[in-house]
Amino acid sequence: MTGKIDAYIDCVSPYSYYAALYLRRNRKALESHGIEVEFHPIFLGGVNVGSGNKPPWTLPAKAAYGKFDSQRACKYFGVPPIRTPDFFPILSIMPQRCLIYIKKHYPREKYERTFLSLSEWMYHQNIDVSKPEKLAELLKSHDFTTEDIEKILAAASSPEYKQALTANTQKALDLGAYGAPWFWVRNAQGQEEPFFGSDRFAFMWQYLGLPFQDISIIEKEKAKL
Ligand SMILES: N[C@@H](CCC(=O)N[C@@H](CS)C(=O)NCC(=O)O)C(=O)O
Repeated sequence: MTGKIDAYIDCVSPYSYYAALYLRRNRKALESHGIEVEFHPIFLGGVNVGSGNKPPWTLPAKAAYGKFDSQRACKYFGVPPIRTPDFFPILSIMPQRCLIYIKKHYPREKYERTFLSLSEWMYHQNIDVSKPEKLAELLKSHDFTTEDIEKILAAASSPEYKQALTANTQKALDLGAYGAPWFWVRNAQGQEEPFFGSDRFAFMWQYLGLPFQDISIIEKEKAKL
């Protein structure tokens, strides 16, 4: 591989979810150009504290605009509209630590699908996956055995995985993160730059020197609208 996209994501962040969906959909094309994609679980709350940022919904104007942006993103990324869960704000520490364990011990596909489900259960099904029993239910739905689930949940409370999530979060901060999804991208020339958000892929493809047509407007006569 000649380039790499390191994606720093938290299941609490709907935009991380959209970005993960989009990168997975484009992975085959990216790999055909020698670009590898890797997802790293982080704790967005820690990124906010470490960078001095605040969640966008804490500023009334951003919260109001966010509703429009969120609906547009769902439409663009082809997912049902999300709704703010009843248990908002969501605590993602335990699920994120579980993901680090799963990433280390299971195939990539299982890890990434589990990440996507965490967001889907919270934002589409209103299920509080920070609760161990709900987390266990979600893991079961991904065919983790009872024994696996016990190990994953125990790991999430262990010093090793507490430290691992802190380290991933610190790494993102060191790479300039102030929100999620945060990306660190290396191009074929070995240059590296950060990108923020699920709406910056056109810039990322430009940086990587990839051919793309996603955001080109098609002339009316040629469009099948
Ligand atoms: N425009 C970005 C927004 C991403 C975003 O708002 N991420 C939230 C977490 S879900 C965040 O960390 N925001 C920090 C900020 O906007 O300063 C996108 O479309 O992806």
